[in-house]
Amino acid sequence: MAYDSIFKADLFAGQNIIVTGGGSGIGRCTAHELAALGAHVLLVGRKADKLKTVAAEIADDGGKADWAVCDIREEEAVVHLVSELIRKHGPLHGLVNNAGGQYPSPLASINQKGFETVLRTNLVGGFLMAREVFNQSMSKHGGAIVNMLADMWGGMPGMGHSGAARSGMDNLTKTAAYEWGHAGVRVNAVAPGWIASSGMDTYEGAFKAVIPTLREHVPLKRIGTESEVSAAIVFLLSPAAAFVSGSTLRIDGAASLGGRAWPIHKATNSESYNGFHRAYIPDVLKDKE
Ligand SMILES: CCCCCCC/C=C/C(=O)SCCNC(=O)CCNC(=O)[C@H](O)C(C)(C)COP(=O)(O)OP(=O)(O)OC[C@H]1O[C@@H](n2cnc3c(N)ncnc32)[C@H](O)[C@@H]1OP(=O)(O)O
Ligand SMILES: NC(=O)C1=CN([C@@H]2O[C@H](COP(=O)(O)OP(=O)(O)OC[C@H]3O[C@@H](n4cnc5c(N)ncnc54)[C@H](OP(=O)(O)O)[C@@H]3O)[C@@H](O)[C@H]2O)C=CC1
Repeated sequence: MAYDSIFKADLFAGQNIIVTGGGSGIGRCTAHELAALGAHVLLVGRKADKLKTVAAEIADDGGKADWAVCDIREEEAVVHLVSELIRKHGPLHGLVNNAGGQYPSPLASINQKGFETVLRTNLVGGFLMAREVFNQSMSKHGGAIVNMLADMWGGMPGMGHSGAARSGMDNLTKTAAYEWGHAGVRVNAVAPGWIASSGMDTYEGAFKAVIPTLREHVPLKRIGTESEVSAAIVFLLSPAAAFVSGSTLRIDGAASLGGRAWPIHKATNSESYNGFHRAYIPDVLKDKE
């Protein structure tokens, strides 16, 4: 009997899939992948020009994409966005909760506004999007959600606000998978490590300085690509992952396994990495090095 693989060009045909942050980086790459596999991609972000450009790129490639502006941190805006997308395009089958970001800073220097901005961007916004997509559409016919985390489990100097938000999103992923499984809704997450992306290019200071040396600290000896993250997102949305829910998939070249080995890195590895580490730890610890 011939083997019938599920990986076909029309894998997502007939599906409406939202990609937040679809105007750049990993979101843009994921939108292209999904459209190439037959999805009707709905791009969401704050900047219309970026979204419009990606929708046009997808159309040029023969794919189907529409876009809508929304700040995912604003509850009313998210409720309205989701109801408008359903009114215009019909039921929602997938959500890639990718929008996010942060600014590197030692914890001691983060003020309340900055902390809340990063939490609202990476946790509250993702919650609002998932809740509305579930309540307004997926609760009736099932679907799949993929949340974007970041590989900061061991704690990460300079990323305290973001790490707190991503850990919250990790837990929310599991609870949503539990609560929404009865409706045929799967909820998973991806946790990328160091990925060369347009977002990474925006960083300054010690974080920027360390980027060229990062590969030394990844067991696979390189940083990842946007398409390597997109591939994992596509897998989690697809029928190949039909029995996968409540999982977080790390895409980091095994970098997170080095968490406990940072003192060894410090003793043996590059000056720039040590400089980065020192830039984000309190002075009191520097004295004890
Ligand atoms: C081994 C594995 C390791 C894993 C590593 C993972 C590494 C992760 C990499 C990435 O995620 S890269 C791609 C993500 N993209 C970005 O981060 C984009 C750049 N960041 C931003 O645009 C912002 O930080 C934001 C929070 C995502 C968006 O901010 P928004 O535009 O809404 O806020 P603002 O109005 O600019 O600021 C509000 C408030 O927030 C504080 N703040 C924001 N930026 C800074 C900053 N650069 N420095 C200090 N404080 C900042 C500040 O309190 C702002 O208030 P005001 O001062 O403006 O009143
Ligand atoms: N690159 C990396 O190494 C890693 C990245 N990540 C995460 O992956 C995701 C994608 O990052 P990447 O592609 O690298 O970076 P980008 O900065 O290119 O992408 C972030 C996207 O999020 C959108 N966005 C940010 N805030 C909001 C908001 N409040 N409402 C709606 N959209 C918003 C931005 O669109 P707009 O400007 O239109 O608002 C932008 O398109 C982020 O969550 C990032 O933190 C995680 C681990 C590692």
